Amino acid sequence: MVSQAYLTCEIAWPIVTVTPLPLEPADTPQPETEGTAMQRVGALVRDARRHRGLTQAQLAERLGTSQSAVARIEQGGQNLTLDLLDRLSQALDSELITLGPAGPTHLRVTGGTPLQGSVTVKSSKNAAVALLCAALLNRGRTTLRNVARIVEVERILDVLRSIGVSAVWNTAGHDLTLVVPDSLDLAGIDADAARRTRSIIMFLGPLLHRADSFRLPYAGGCDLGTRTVEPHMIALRRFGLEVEAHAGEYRASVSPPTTADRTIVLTERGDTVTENALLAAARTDGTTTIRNASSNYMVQDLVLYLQLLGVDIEGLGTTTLVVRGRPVLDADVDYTISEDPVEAMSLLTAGIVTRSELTVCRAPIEFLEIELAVLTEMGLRYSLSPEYRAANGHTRLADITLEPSDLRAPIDKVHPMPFPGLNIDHLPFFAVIAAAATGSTLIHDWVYDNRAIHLSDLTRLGADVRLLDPHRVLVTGPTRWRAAEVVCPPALRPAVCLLLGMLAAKGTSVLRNVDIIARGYEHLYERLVEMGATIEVFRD
Ligand SMILES: CC(=O)N[C@H]1[C@@H](OP(=O)(O)OP(=O)(O)OC[C@H]2O[C@@H](n3ccc(=O)[nH]c3=O)[C@H](O)[C@@H]2O)O[C@H](CO)[C@@H](O)[C@@H]1O
Ligand SMILES: C=C(OP(=O)(O)O)C(=O)O
Repeated sequence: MVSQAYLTCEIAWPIVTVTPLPLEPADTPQPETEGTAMQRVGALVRDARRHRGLTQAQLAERLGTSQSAVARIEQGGQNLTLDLLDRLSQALDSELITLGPAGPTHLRVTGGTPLQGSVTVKSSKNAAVALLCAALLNRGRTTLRNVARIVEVERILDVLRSIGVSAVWNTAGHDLTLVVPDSLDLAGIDADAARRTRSIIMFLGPLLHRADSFRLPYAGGCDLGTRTVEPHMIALRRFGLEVEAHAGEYRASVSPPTTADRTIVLTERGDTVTENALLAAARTDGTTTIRNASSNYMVQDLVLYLQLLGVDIEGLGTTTLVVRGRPVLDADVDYTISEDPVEAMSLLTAGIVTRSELTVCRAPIEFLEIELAVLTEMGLRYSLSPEYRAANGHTRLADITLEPSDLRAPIDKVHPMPFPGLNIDHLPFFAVIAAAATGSTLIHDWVYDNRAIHLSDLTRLGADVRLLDPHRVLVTGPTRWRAAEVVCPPALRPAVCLLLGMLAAKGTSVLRNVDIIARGYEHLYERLVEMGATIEVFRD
């Protein structure tokens, strides 16, 4: 029987660690643990396939092979190459087999050398999670293209699958097809996956159309201090949703909205609260006007998707959205998620602090304009390609080529504002850039209670970062970066900032417990290595 401990199979190569599958109910057949190594791996493939509810023929289709080949694999009669194991893991949406021992991942970074060449920005985490939640509205088939393969996406997928949604990656692994069943198994929700992401809060908007009462685990996420969910509750009350928070879960009850039309003034111009209001409005009869709406990139992606579904929405890119809802949304739609501004900002920062000549391709320029204006004032030299559109036909993209530049501190403080201001998720990167600039930069994070604190870890790499209070840091440069061993803070962007500081520091640094980075970045280390960075991934 499979235990929650890791199983180790000795087969043709050094050590293969098999990730445990969730425990099966007592009456389901348990995997073989005896027999040859190939039979044991075959049994694991079979159990993972059954766990995903796939037939051998369906798995074969995902692998691009025959049903008899799958049968052979499961019986242990097929020699498995690493490539085939990788494809099996992708087809089964579970990292079935990984090389090397399990445990937290660390990086050994040898820095101090410029990067070179070009790198292409991937699609955004924040749009992906919103669109995955939005797919719950659709009776038809939703295909999301260019989805980033990141842990945050996998967490939402685990939750969706646990309530009965079918979510299948194509063989290349970046397009995802979702089909929502007529009835959802809300009692079977994967509470563990749900609690690890804040985005679960965006289930409220779609689910109020699906059940009169339901429960959701509390939303989690990075440790950035308290993040209120009250604006979500205030907005969704207008659609008849009442939520009581009790014993680690939200208990929701739904009654029909009392008016045909409604105007909702959001108390905060938050991204996910705007998305939740849109998700609720999309299938609510009548007209919903959302004022003080976020017009940020993930909201724009969501509006474009909902428009494809047939929802009439005015005001894309503005702070007033007018939604004429349709109680039934039933369309087979394909939507390509747009490029991630935060990834682009991370890659630009990598180039800036390593004084590199580097091109960041497919940067969503509209969501980087203030950032580039501030960087220009700081002395950054760069050139832009002519603009072009993302695959969604809307988002403006450009390739940004950096030149090695001597930076100076900006005269004014750097602070975020809702879009079209400087993105709060870009603020941590300004701390690393300010450390490379001459002079003192005041960085004011009024948004998060706890994120600026994590930036003081940059002092370990030689930066002069003074925490004036929990919201303000004073960074004085230029820094003589030095290599160091640092443990990742429990926050995604500050963790990446440490990695970027290490790329700037001569010598070999160690960044410990980097698993949090996989929550929002796909193949970040491999891509940096392709640009000339020296990064080795290791485990204890
Ligand atoms: C999945 C997703 O899309 N996550 C993004 C989203 O999270 P999300 O929409 O969840 O952001 P929050 O609701 O946590 O807002 C961030 C913080 O800002 C405060 N606040 C926000 C807006 C406002 O007008 N006034 C105000 O005070 C909130 O109280 C909170 O403390 O938006 C954040 C702010 O852009 C980004 O950092 C997150 O990456
Ligand atoms: C704060 C972030 O995201 P989330 O809302 O998923 O915690 C982020 O992307 O930096």
